[in-house]
Amino acid sequence: MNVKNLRLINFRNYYNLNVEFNDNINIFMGKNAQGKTNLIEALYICSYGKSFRTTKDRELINFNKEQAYIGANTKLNNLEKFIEVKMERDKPKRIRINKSELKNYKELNTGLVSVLFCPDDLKMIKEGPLLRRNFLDASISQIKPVYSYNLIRYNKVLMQRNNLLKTCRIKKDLVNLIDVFDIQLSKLGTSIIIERDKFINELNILINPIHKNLTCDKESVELKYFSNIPRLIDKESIEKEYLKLLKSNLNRDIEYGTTEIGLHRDDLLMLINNKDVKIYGSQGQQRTLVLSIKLSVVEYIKKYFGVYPVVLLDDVFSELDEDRRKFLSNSFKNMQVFITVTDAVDLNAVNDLSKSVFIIEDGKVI
Ligand SMILES: Nc1ncnc2c1ncn2[C@@H]1O[C@H](COP(=O)(O)OP(=O)(O)OP(=O)(O)O)[C@@H](O)[C@H]1O
Repeated sequence: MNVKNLRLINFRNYYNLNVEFNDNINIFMGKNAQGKTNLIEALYICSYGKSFRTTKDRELINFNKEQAYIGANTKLNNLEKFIEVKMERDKPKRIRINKSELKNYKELNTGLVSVLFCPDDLKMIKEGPLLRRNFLDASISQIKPVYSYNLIRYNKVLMQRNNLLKTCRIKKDLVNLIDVFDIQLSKLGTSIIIERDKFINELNILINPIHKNLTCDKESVELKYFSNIPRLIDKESIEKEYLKLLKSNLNRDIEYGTTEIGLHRDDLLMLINNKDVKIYGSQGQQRTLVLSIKLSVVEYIKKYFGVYPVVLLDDVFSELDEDRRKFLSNSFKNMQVFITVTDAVDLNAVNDLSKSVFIIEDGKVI
């Protein structure tokens, strides 16, 4: 999969940009605050329909303008797609693929599949379970649109159930209505849990050879899925158990006004040599693990999608030692990669690869 070109109008500090890309390595090089990450962000939006830096689309529009535009031509085997994102202040953004408007940006993964590596990835290990669940959801959604569709529906039903729980504290006769939500939650929740389980099992297979290479065979990794729903032998049994747990916890849920049981409480435990890396891992071990996880996702997408995703590396390359940079570069031989760097010395590791270097200065490629 490739991005052939990118067009930006009034996007962040770019007034008017038109740039063609290399099929292999693309380097965005420049001093701080010139617009390197803004380019990675524009590509990410073409892939995920939203930014990784902000939830407020108006921040993406140039300070002095009312509208912004991103356009990118992508190529998957012989299939070409033209992705367009139009942003207007105080209006929802509009996304089109080949001139036809998407109803939901989650359909976007048919246009451009990508994996982002950025310094904030480390938070996935250091911080709370929400970021780990977000990681699972973003990775699985890239190849299974139905997963994100089910997740959106699940969250909607969960919100309705929580609202009703609060009302039930006063109007006790409404409690029977909760059944309808419980049935939907257990059905949608079961299909999501099964996908999360499958994904984590796959990742465990893919990650170990990668991590062993990165750590000279010294460390083994295990990713463990934690859910308050037991994963039984088949879908029907999980669904039944899910429903039973929701019902048995109902009084407590009414008391607290929120649903305790369900996949919205899931977590992912990460072990290096059988020890929880969040508690015992050094900063370096945590960084390397994140790298291994992201590289496994790249391989996972290749396995299920048939082609490599586009890889976006923001502010990560310069942070790595020479060995890890070399290892990464070797992994990037057969895919299109975008890398931000501040200094040309960081580029030794990609010397042997086909590459284009774009010098970025004050919102322009010069
Ligand atoms: N909505 C906007 N309108 C105009 N300029 C913006 C907007 N949002 C951000 N900028 C500008 O973009 C620049 C930052 O760009 P970016 O984050 O891409 O920097 P960078 O080159 O990746 O820097 P670093 O190496 O420090 O990470 C800043 O000068 C900032 O003021």
